[in-house]
Amino acid sequence: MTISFIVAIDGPAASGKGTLARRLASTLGYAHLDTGALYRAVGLTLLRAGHAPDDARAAIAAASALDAATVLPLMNDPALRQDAVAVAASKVSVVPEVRAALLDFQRDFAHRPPHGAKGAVLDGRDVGTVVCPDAPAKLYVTADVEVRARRRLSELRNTGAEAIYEAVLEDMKVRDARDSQRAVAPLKPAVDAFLLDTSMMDADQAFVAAMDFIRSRPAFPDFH
Ligand SMILES: Nc1ncnc2c1ncn2[C@@H]1O[C@H](COP(=O)(O)OP(=O)(O)OP(=O)(O)O)[C@@H](O)[C@H]1O
Ligand SMILES: Nc1ccn([C@@H]2O[C@H](COP(=O)(O)O)[C@@H](O)[C@H]2O)c(=O)n1
Repeated sequence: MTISFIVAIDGPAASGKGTLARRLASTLGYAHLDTGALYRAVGLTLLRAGHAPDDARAAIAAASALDAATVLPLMNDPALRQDAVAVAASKVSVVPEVRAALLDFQRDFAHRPPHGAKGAVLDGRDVGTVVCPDAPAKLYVTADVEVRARRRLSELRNTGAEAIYEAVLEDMKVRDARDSQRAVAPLKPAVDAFLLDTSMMDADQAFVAAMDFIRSRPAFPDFH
């Protein structure tokens, strides 16, 4: 059966979309896919094989080789969360063939979620615009770049990594620019996305606002 209960969440790095997506999925009983992890998996594969992250040929080969069997074990690899891997992911993601190679996996997950889940929540940069343009609930989660850099800084320090605010802020600005200025599937809100600026919200407030929006969508009859 093809599923149409799809929640598409996009937004820049450290806006809180992953935190929100996981909580929504768990509350709604939906499956969750962090689409950024797919691009990180391609970036990590390149780095581990000794390729430069901007080696487009190697990136296309790595993306084409990814399938559920190879990508799912990588999803829980802590190395996926490293900053160098985020930068590599951002570089491989500008290559149109890499994006094309990852598209079917994402669409299949959205429309046929695993374990018989009745719906799916996907978060990333182009879920509402390209991967699932017909999703009945789209959110664009954002926050001021300084707020996002502070969130990422405390996240990094909590893992024991040494991190400097100015460097994290600069990296985030560079990644935002690359993600939003690329030619294919740039980061931007879908025209019909609900804009959720979490600069002045904690994660609980963001969750309540997102649930209110989803409840307001006629395509989600369970919640009326
Ligand atoms: N509304 C919020 N207020 C404060 N902190 C938050 C909020 N939402 C998430 N966080 C924290 O900010 C950090 C980044 O959140 P999260 O990983 O959800 O962002 P993201 O948008 O998925 O980032 P990325 O795209 O880089 O994976 C985490 O440490 C998370 O606990
Ligand atoms: N749908 C997506 C998701 C991610 N990317 C790229 O991957 C990078 C890492 O993503 P995170 O969400 O894990 O931070 C991100 O900076 C994007 O370049 C993408 O292009 N499309």
